[in-house]
Amino acid sequence: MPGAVDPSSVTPDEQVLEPETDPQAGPEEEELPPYDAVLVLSFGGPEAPEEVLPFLRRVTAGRDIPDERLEEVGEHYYLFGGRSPINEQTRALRKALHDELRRRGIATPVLIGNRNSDPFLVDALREAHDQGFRKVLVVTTSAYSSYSSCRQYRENLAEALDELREEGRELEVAKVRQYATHPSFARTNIRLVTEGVRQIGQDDDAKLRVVFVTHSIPVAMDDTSGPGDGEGNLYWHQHDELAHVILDEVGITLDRSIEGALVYCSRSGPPSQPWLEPDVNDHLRQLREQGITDVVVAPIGFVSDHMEVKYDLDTEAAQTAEEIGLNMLRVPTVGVDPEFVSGLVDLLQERAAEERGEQVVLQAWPGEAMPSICAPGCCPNLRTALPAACGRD
Ligand SMILES: CC1=C(CCC(=O)O)c2cc3nc(cc4[nH]c(cc5[nH]c(cc1n2)c(C)c5CCC(=O)O)c(CCC(=O)O)c4C)C(CCC(=O)O)=C3C
Ligand SMILES: [Fe+2]
Repeated sequence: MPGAVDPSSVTPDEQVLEPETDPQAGPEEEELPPYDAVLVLSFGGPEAPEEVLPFLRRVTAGRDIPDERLEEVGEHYYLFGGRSPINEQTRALRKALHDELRRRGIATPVLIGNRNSDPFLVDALREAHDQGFRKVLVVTTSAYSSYSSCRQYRENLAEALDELREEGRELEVAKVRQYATHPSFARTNIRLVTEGVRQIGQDDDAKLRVVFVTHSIPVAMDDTSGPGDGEGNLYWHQHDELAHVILDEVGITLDRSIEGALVYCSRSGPPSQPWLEPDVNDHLRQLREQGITDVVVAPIGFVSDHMEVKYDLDTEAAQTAEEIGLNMLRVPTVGVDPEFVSGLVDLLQERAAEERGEQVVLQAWPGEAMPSICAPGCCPNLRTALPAACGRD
């Protein structure tokens, strides 16, 4: 498969900044001015059983997630030997971005910083500063707009920059816009879902459904997602629009008329707090009762096959499907798909051009391009007002 990266070939050591003296680079070698490094900012995850609880405590620090829920989530990780696939996938993405930048003659280094596991964001930025970098361009492993999927990453950036400033290390960071509405994200998902529908081999449209899945969030968080002057519900809206475009395009390509729905996984929080519904398992049961026999499950809410996908879909939802006699095929996430990776590098170049004051046309489909610099108060933290980087507030 062209462009596919074997994650096992990417060692953690690659986090160490390579001196960018590529013997193959020609005299036309370029950089990404004004940025001197790119940083992939990821959620992070445990890689050994003893890392599971510290990871979960870090993720839930200051939130009222009961110990019961932590133990339950811990079990999901122990089922996989205490190891989430996420860091391996982040390393594969780092390598893919690095390679695509090199292919375009750009020698800018690509680093990893995680929110909840080693290499931690603050340490990655400190190392970047110590290597002489002062302007870092960030791309997160999260495509959509909401507090959990955007502002929380920006808060973590602001906190890390503050900590470094106190150490006398001044750094500037910028972030590429949320890319749920970037055409490469849509096109990659369209191709993957089309392939899934082809593969499942159910020719009767009435017996087949596409089930689009994303991470549930509290209804209150969705209600306030998006720029403060907007109508809210941008998290839901971005998914809904993408799901519709995917169904339309699959229909056109395969000359069929297939229906689908947007559903959710990984709900947490107290039962009294409303979260986005329906849950994927409830939805599968409902479909079976309606006479559906085959489902193509498309995790459009996630960019790699991490724990939410491996446990909530490949383990739990797959078990539900089996119990009720529903044939289920799970579509891959965009991962290191060359079309997706190429789109991310377009976004890096777009952000740099924008910063240089060049005229840039922000490609968007479906829907509108999110701004590179977030609006004041967008996607608010519902509990406390913390400083956030890369925004106007
Ligand atoms: C929107 C969204 C994304 C998608 C965007 C993005 O990718 O950022 C996402 C991704 C992820 N969420 C992850 C893990 C967890 N999320 C939790 C908790 C929560 N997520 C929330 C939302 C999201 N989460 C929310 C509103 C909560 C509750 C409140 C809170 O605590 O903020 C908890 C605590 C325990 C629990 O209650 O489940 C854990 C362990 C991992 C790592 C997976 C791995 O290890 O492979 C990943 C990629
Ligand atoms: Fe989460």
